Amino acid sequence: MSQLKTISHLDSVLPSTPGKFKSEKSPSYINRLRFYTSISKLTLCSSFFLAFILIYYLFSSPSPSSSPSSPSPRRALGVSWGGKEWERRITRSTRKHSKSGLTVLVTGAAGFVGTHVSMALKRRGDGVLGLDNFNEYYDPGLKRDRQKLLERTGIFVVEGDINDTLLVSKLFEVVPFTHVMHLAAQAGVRYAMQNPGSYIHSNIAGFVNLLEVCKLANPQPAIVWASSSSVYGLNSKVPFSERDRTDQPASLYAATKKAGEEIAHTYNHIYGLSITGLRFFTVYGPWGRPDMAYFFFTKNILKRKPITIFEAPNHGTVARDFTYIDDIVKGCLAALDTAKKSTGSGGKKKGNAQLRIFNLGNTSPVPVTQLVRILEKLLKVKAKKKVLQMPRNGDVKFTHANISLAYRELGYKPSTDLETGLKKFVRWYLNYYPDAKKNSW
Ligand SMILES: O=C(O)[C@H]1O[C@H](OP(=O)(O)OP(=O)(O)OC[C@H]2O[C@@H](n3ccc(=O)[nH]c3=O)[C@H](O)[C@@H]2O)[C@H](O)[C@@H](O)[C@@H]1O
Repeated sequence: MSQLKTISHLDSVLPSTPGKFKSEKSPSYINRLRFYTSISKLTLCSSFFLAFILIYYLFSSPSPSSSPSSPSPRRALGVSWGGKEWERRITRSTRKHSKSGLTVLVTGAAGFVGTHVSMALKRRGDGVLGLDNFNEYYDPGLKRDRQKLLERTGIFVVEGDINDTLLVSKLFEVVPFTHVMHLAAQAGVRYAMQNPGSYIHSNIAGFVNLLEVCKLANPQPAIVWASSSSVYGLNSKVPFSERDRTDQPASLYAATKKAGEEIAHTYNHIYGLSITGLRFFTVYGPWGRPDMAYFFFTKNILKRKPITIFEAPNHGTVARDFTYIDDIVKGCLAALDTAKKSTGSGGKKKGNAQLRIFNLGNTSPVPVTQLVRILEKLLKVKAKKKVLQMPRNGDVKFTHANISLAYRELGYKPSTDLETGLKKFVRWYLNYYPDAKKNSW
């Protein structure tokens, strides 16, 4: 029926094309007729093909109207989830081992910070469920190894995307999470110029989707999420305090994190969600991210490959307030522990809710040249250095956190200096990549 419609539709449309087919009895009429007959055949085939794709899509992905409580596994965004065993694993993973424990959904659990935070929560007796889409921004093998680590600790990591409304709603249907530690994001400052869409997808659309599900949950969870020091952008007042301006982002990444902070305000204001944003300052350590400078400098120094060190105009120093992962984990846990309950339920606000933002930095910026000197010492290899003026691709010259607010409210007190932290990172790196060791000594 629909094919017939398509053909008749095509017939009625084609002859009306302006400037053509005025005289149907012209000598080329027969050729045109053959031409249109073959177009009709082509259209018929295309219609079959489209109908096939549509049927396949309808039967292979969950439809928004179907019940999310179906016990059979579903497929969405190329990943299957659901079913009794899947739900059992979720329940087991979120079982608390202390009465006062939290029940936390950790998004981005197979990421660097996500893995460390999930383990710390589980170790102290909280119920933890991970969610991660295992994307290929950097080596997914590393993410899978982190997942194994989590599984050994009793944490199940659900494979899926924060943009998948049905999946995230389903998780809340299975478990009444008291807290969400939202760490899933498209990270990296410079990559935003290559793939801007992925920042919008994860940091904006994904965040909104998660908040939409949280707002409807009953009870609503309290949310702690990762913002970034990059929101300070071109701000030149140091150290950066939470009250300083953040309206001059230098990268799309920073702009999406800043947008996240504004979006958090909206959901807090309208729906009574308790939301705490944490501005992380260049977090480093074991199981870190291979796209970060300390990580790929280590790799390249060991391989005797050149590394590029950026400098500011007029040979100015580029520096970062590098913050060790264990300090960040303490800050995250303290933020979860001090988060007040959301006030709304089922999408309705019942009163004002907590809205906070904290710097989590180290308060001692170190020049990138010094980072390289420490790595050379630890790796016992001289780096092949190329010094280049910092390209205009989103980088800022320096970051420096004022952490007095986090100290006051969270008891946050970083205690690892860069050399101590890098020593732990290098030990892990050489252990994780044993072949790198062969080149080094
Ligand atoms: O704190 C933050 O908000 C951000 O920290 C890092 O961003 P960034 O500080 O730029 O970290 P790296 O990419 O590891 O760069 C560290 C330093 O090395 C420098 N660098 C980087 C790359 C390079 O080839 N050479 C070089 O000198 C950069 O200019 C920067 O000063 C993370 O990548 C972001 O995801 C995070 O949000």
